[in-house]
This record gives sequence, C-alpha cells and structure tokens, in this order.
Amino acid sequence: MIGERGAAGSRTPGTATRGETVPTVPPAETAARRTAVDVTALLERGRTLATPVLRTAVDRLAPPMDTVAAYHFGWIDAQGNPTAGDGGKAVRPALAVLSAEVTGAAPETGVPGAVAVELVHNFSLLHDDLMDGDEQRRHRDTVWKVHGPAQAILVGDALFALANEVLLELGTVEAGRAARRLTTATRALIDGQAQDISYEHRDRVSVEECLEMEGNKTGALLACASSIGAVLGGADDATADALEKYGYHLGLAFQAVDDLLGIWGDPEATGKQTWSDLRQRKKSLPVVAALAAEGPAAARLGELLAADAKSSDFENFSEEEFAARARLIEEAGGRDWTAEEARRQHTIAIEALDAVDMPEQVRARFTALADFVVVRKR
Ligand SMILES: CC(C)=CCC/C(C)=C/CC/C(C)=C/COP(=O)(O)OP(=O)(O)O
Repeated sequence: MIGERGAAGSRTPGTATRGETVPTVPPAETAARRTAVDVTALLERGRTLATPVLRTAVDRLAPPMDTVAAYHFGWIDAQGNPTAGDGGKAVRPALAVLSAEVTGAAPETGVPGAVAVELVHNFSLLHDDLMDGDEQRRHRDTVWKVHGPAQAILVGDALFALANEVLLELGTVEAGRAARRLTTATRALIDGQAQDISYEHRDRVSVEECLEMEGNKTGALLACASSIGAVLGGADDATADALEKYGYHLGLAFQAVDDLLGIWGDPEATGKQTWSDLRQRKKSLPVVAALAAEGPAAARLGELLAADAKSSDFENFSEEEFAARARLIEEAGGRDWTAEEARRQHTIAIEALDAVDMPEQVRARFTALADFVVVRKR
C-alpha cells in the first residue's frame, strides 16, 4: 500500500466547520516550509521539457491516429490547423522532472518518465470522456465527439502502448524499474475507473470506498509521476516509495478538489459542463459525504438521488434541478467536508517528504506544487 488509508470514520461527514469551498489558503501547518516558488514557471518547465519528446512519440502513430492525438493534445484544431490550444495543466510532467532532481540528476533525466506518465494520463482521459459521454474537455469538443468513438478507443490504446515504448527503449535497468512502476499504477488507474463506474449504479457508497476508488483512479498515477524521475535518476526503492506516498496523497487532494470543481466549478475555468459530475450520477466525495451525514438535507438528498436513478427523464433535467441537488449536498455538509479532506491529504503529502533527503529548493518546489493542486480553479 502506498499511502495511509482509513480513518474516514473519525472524520464524520456533516460535522466539518463551514469554510472555504475550494480551499484557497494553503494549510497553516505547512506554511513554515514554504519559500517563494514560481509554480507557473515550474509547470511550464515540465511542459517545455516534455512536449518535444511527446510530439515525436505521437508522430509515430499511423494516420489518422497521429492527427487525432495532436487534436487531443491541443496542437491542432478540428480542421487540422496548428493552434496554441490547452493541452492541460501539465502537473504530472512538472512532478516527474522535479523528482529527478531529488537524486541530484538534471531535470532532463526525468523527461522520458514525464512523457510516459502524460501519455498514460491522456489515454485515460480519452477513454474516460467516451465512457462518461462528456462532450467538452480542455475547452474543446472531446475526441469521440469530433473523430468518433473508434478513434478515441484506438488513440487511447496507442498512447498507452507508446508510454511503455518511450521508457523501455532507453534499455537501462532504471527504465525497466520505471516501466514496472508505471504499469502497476496504470492497473490501479483502471481498477479505480471500474470502481467509479460501478458506483454510479449504486444507491450507497461509503466514504471509505470512495477514497479507495479515488486513490486508485487519481492517486496511483500522481504517485508514479512524483517518483518516476527519481527512479530514472537511480533512486533506491525506499526513496521512490516515499515520493510515491507524497504523490498518492497529493492525488487524493487533487481528486477532492476535482470533485468540488465537478459540481461547483466555473465552466469557463474547468472547460467542462455545469454540474458535470451530477449529470454523470458520480458518487464523488461531496455526494457520499453528504449522504453519510445525518439530518433532513441528507435524507432528502438520498430520496432524490434514489428517484433519479430510476427516472427516465434524467437526461432532460433542468439546470435548476441539478442546482437543487447541489444545494442539498452543501446543506448536508458534503462541500465543506470535501474541502477539509483536500487540506488533510495535502498535509499528509507534504509530511511524506520528510522521509526523503533532498535539496531544500527541491522540497520547496514539491510543497509549492501541492499548494497549487489544492487552490486550483481548473
Ligand atoms: C482507465 C480510465 C479510463 C481511467 C480514467 C481515470 C480518470 C479519468 C481519472 C481522473 C483523473 C483526473 C483528476 C484527471 C484530470 O487531470 P488534470 O486536471 O491534471 O487534467 P489536465 O491534463 O487536463 O490538466
């Protein structure tokens, strides 16, 4: 097991103090470790180092998959014209190249890992959009919408294969270790997706089940991103495991914030539809925390969601009907509880760094990336 699980029962949903919805202030207990870090520059460094290698890898795909993938990454528009589109926040490449620096290696050492993780991440997004029927991603129509479901499946599969190719063609012992960790993380990611989808059809999901699912679906790949550069730089297993623990809890914080944005996020910022997770009947953290609470709002929410599951008219629900469900989730305490959970996971992540000997500037950068994940709005 990578991280600390359980203990959810001791943090009873519905009892959180009312506060920020999406946390906007990094938790005070980690403030002392913070020095000025330009997170935008850190994200840009990961993107700049990874993108040329990513593009070369994507160019290997047979037409039309190369073009479809280029559209997904935001390099061209739906007509094939070059764009400076939104290729995502590039959190994983930033973590991967930073983790190489833990070993004293140059950030470039982490680039094949950054590219491999980003390929797996994007494979999962392509398939996820198709499974969820999502029509918008990164402010553009999704690949299945523009190029059809078959291309979304094929390009997703191809990106997954490319990820392993990019690592294994290095031919080193370290690359073999990195590929093994990435493959294990990918299997956890798929497990998490299967759990997530199965929960959509259940009336009740416990907070513990939701956290386990989110640890698989999001924590495992962020754990891999946070350690893969160090593995390529020759880090021992204990160091890689400690960095994985940081990334796993960072992933849980990331997903908690994602769950908040999936209900209350600004579509202009997230690039997704309003109430996107409610439209999918997702049993995300705010929902399961609200359902686990006591009181009239939780009870009414339970009744409504049970009726929705059987409703033949769900697809035609109005904005107001989704807004009413969001209000009940908030009244039952699901919104505040999830924001608090994001802060709690953020703290565990940063404390995990204590087990690793690394330059203080590198530690400050990991801390700053964790802060960014918690306060992000997209
Ligand atoms: C096998 C399968 C289909 C798995 C799907 C798993 C899945 C979709 C997990 C969600 C992970 C997540 C929070 C993505 C957004 O990342 P981000 O906000 O960093 O995205 P960005 O790259 O657009 O910034």
